[in-house]
Amino acid sequence: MVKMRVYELGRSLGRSNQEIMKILTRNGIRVTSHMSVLEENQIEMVRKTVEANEKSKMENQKNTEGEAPKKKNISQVFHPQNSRSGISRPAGQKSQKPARPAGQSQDKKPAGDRPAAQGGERRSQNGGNGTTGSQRPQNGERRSQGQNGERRNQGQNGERRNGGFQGQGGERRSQGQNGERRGQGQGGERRSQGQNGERRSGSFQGQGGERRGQGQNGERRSYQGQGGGRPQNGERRGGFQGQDGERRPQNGDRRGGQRGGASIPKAPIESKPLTKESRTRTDRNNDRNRKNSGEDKFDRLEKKNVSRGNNTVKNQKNNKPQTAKPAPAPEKKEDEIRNIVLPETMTIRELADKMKVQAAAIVKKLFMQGKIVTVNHEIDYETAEEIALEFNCIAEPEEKVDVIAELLKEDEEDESKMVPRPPVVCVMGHVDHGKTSLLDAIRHTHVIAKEAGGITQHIGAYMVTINGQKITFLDTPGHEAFTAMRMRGANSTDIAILVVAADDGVMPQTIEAINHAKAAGIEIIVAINKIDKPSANIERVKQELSEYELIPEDWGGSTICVPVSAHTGEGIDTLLEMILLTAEVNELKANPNRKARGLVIEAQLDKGKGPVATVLVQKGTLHVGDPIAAGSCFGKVRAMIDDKGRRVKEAGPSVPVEILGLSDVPNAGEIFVQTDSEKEARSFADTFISENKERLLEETRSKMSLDDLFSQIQAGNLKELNIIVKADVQGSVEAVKQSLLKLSNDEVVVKIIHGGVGAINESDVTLAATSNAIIIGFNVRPDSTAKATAEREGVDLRLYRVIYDAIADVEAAMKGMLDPIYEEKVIGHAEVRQTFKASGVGTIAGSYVLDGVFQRNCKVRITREGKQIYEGALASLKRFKDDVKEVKAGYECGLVFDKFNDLQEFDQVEAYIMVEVPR
Ligand SMILES: Nc1nc2c(ncn2[C@@H]2O[C@H](COP(=O)(O)OP(=O)(O)OP(=O)(O)O)[C@@H](O)[C@H]2O)c(=O)[nH]1
Repeated sequence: MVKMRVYELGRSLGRSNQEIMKILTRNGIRVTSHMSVLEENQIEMVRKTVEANEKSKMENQKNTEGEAPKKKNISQVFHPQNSRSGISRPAGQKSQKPARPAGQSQDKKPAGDRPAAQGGERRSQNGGNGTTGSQRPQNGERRSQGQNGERRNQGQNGERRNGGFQGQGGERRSQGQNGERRGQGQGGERRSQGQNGERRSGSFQGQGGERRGQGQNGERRSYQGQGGGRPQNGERRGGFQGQDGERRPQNGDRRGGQRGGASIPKAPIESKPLTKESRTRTDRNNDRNRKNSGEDKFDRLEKKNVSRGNNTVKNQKNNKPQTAKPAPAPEKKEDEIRNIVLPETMTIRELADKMKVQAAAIVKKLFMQGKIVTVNHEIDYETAEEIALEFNCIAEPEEKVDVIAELLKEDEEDESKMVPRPPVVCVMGHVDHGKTSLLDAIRHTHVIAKEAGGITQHIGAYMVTINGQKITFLDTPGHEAFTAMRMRGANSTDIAILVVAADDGVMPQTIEAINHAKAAGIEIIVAINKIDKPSANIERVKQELSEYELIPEDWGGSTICVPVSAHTGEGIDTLLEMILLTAEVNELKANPNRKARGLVIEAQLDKGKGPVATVLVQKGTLHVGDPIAAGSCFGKVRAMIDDKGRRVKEAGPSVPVEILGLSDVPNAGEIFVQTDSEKEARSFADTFISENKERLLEETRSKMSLDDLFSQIQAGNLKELNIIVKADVQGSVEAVKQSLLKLSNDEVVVKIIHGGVGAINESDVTLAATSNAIIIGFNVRPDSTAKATAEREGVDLRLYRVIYDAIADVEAAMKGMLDPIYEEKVIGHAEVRQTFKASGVGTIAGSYVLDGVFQRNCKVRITREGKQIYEGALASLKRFKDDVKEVKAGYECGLVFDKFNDLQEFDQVEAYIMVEVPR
């Protein structure tokens, strides 16, 4: 029997002494050193143990490889076309290849090591298989080999040998076939890759690794994976790149690997999913880029992405085009700058339509700016212009064609046909400076006696003859409420007589009159009135006038100043002469032989006569029977009455007449025109009505859209006072309207919702009831139905004969609407003289009222040595034991304060109340 020393045995088994000694110890054999001598049975036991260990190692290896094969089986199932190869491979390759891929896959990148290690082993295997390796290219054979488990190794090796890049290529090709099988491909391909990977690993490890990676990772990623591997193998890849590159794209997935082999021929099949191809292209590009920047990390990331699924890739691809598409679109838009025409007001929707964008886009934009609007939100031109700019639109304001102005437009007159005409003069001035008295003196009439309240309330027109020459006077009121009417008067007249009382001088409305006359570009003749009064001071008036650029002639200026007295008649003739002189200088002319045209000075509804209008003919001659149109009214002149109440048949330039025959009451200040026929007059009126409606609608709309107004009303900061004005003549309606509108302030807005001539009727009351308005009747009365309706509906209906009263009442109404203002009012002081404590009550301050009075429920402030220690309500006020309403100065009282008991003697108590302050 052979005996051996431990070290000898170790050497023969290729094991270390220590290992042998361990085995011996484990089996209960005691050895002291490597020089110990072992019996034959002991040697045999060690040998067997070593062999057993070897075997178990090998098995372990096989087992780890064996996991993959299962997958391969599955893959084969998917590849019906490749069934044969599938079957053959499955047997051999599957088990082997899968195993590798599996191993590799896990290690993919790290694979670098493993492959190396494996490669080393395998290579040794390959060595034997080498030849077979070459056969593999012929897939059929391989398959047959593949069936042999060992061959698998060979298969792998074969490939490796090919490492034989060709070998790999061969495999790939076979895979390529598989590629068609793609379905199966996954498994097959992977394997192939896997195989390649490993085999290559020897020489090409890097590549192999990559491929495996690909196989495992999915198609494209797999490429990336390969890419990643390649970087390591850099050069080799170079060698294979061409092939690999192609394959990869084809492979898309793991199949890619297979496809790669078959890639070229099979490409079309693989390319079925066009997107994949495109992706692969992009992937390649990516790969290149990555390679350029040498990114292993990137590859890893990519692999991760791959594992998430192809969708990621798809999405990426999809994203790219998506982002690309939108980009050019806006660019185009940006380039397009459009011009749009916008009205004064419009809704967001209308603006969007004009700009050809979605209304929602504007709403969104404004929302981003913190403005919350809807598509129906009204905006003004300025706002719209700003918004439009943001959408590359340049806005221009809409030019409104004034149809009425066009209608009233006139051609130049032929100078040769014009003849001198009487001057039209208006009388202006401050209140009570004597306008009416002056006119009265001129006309020798007593108009003043007829006026309610002694104030001129509407324009009167009179013609006077002085030395055979005529002058037309318009008596305009001096009160500021009649500003509008005065404007019309100034605009329709040639000369303004500015009445200034010598005893009063230039007053606010005198200045206003001066400004109006200057604005109208008419001559001003100053009548310094009331010179009969002892307090009259003509020089002072002249002095004041000169401050307003009215320098009297005798002061070296050009303004004619005539001292007059309406009472004594002094200076009246001089004034008239001056008027005629000025008219002569101005060469006032008109053509009397043409169709008449002029102004409505005022109009009213007469119970017997119907609508009556006082008109001033400015051009041509108006005859009875002429068809005329004035604003929304039209008709035929039925009769004409002059300023002295006489019926006349015609009226030439500068002649004021009262006309009958109109369809309705025209507005004061309206231009009247004579037409060829009544039909024409009617169509003129119709145009006017429709235009006016439009204008009214627009006005209403724009008012409604005034953000400030609306928001303030909503916030309760602003209240509206709706008023309906009815008066006997149009001029008064205007006057009342103007005065009332001026009462508007920051907190209350006066709104005249309706104004008209005539008695207050049921429709006025109904309107007032529905719009919560009050009705102001000026020199008119409600008819019986209206009165009853007003009572039933609770409508506030007020009647006036003097404008001041109306204004005063409305002012009061407005004050009632205003939120009251409270202010603190100190009512008395007291001093604490003694303090008592009472259970359930607290501290009672026995005090002495120093001044004023202390009232029950008043408020108090308590100060001690100048410092306030309490402010609050007085809880109780007593005289002895009785509660009292008040305690006056000089009396003692008991005070209890609300939740305050820290009282001391000589504390000072101040009592105050909150009172409403009248506005
Ligand atoms: N002493 C004197 N008083 C005059 C003269 N002219 C007018 N008055 C008085 O002044 C007051 C006002 O006269 P009006 O003619 O009503 O004055 P008005 O400018 O027409 O007034 P309104 O119609 O309210 O704008 C009346 O009491 C007149 O009697 C004058 O020449 N001398």
